[in-house]
Amino acid sequence: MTQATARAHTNIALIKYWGKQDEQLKLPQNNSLSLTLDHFYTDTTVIFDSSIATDDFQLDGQKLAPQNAIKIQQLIDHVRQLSGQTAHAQVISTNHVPTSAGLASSASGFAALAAAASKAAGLDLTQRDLSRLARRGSGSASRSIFGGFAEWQKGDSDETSYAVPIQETVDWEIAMLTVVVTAKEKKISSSVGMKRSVLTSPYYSAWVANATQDLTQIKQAIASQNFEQVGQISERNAMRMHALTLSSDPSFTYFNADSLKVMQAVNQLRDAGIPCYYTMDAGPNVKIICRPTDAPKITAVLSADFAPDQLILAQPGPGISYLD
Ligand SMILES: O=C(O)C[C@@](O)(CF)CCOP(=O)(O)OP(=O)(O)O
Repeated sequence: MTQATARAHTNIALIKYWGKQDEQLKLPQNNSLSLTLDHFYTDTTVIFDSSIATDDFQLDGQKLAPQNAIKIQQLIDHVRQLSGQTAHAQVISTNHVPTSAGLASSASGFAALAAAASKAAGLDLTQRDLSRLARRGSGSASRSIFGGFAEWQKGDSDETSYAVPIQETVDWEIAMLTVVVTAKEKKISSSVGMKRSVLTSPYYSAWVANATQDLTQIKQAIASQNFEQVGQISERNAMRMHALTLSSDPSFTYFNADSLKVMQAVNQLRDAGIPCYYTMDAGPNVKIICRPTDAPKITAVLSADFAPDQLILAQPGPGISYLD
């Protein structure tokens, strides 16, 4: 019996991944860039044990039904193929996200799984190969191997599509205040949503061209620690991603009334001289990019409409680590 435990933190994309060039290998259409956060993480233990009769997957204390574990099964099978390990696996994952958060991220989950499974199987993967393996679970998981700012280079094959660190130790003032407007599961998953956008939005090719420019600009802004530039580019890029959902056929959006309320509040705060910007992913929760020192003022304004446990401040977080 061999086992390993890994911890991976979730990441929020500032330049979004929204569309694949290859569904099966999860190769994206454009490079993306994210910030790994300290507050939300997943701990995963993988045990390869020849005495167990089948693979067994548990998430937050609940046994996962096979139909909900297809991607986990595929990743474990791939690790067995890579390592020659033949024993069945027990996977025990715990998402450390605020209970009501609805932020249980596939990014931290599949990054932790890739790290724990490969180590338990006796593989000693480079960070690049770990990122490639995590990408097979969920594209955004490829970025959670690294702390701070990371860029997922799209590549054009399994071997060339992986994340690289841009600035693993972020020693300048940037934070993310997540406004949890709901913890309900989203109806349209990011996988399904992005596929519809690629196939039906008339703006998709413009998205790829613009996101590529955004990425070049944001890397310069990060290098010069230009907070306002990072915020402006992130907000612009996120809204262009959500324009793809609205312009898909049939149209769909992840915004709800509370999302728009938060976005309005951010605009008012900015007009009042507080530099803050919003980004959103495949759900209605809003992430506000702000300076840590401004978070109390922003929280005070939002507390008129949201309870304290819906307002979660996170700072830049670390990359993958092993707990045993
Ligand atoms: O994180 C980002 O770049 C932007 C998003 O979060 C949505 F806004 C996409 C995440 O997609 P993911 O769940 O990784 O899709 P998969 O590869 O189909 O599993």
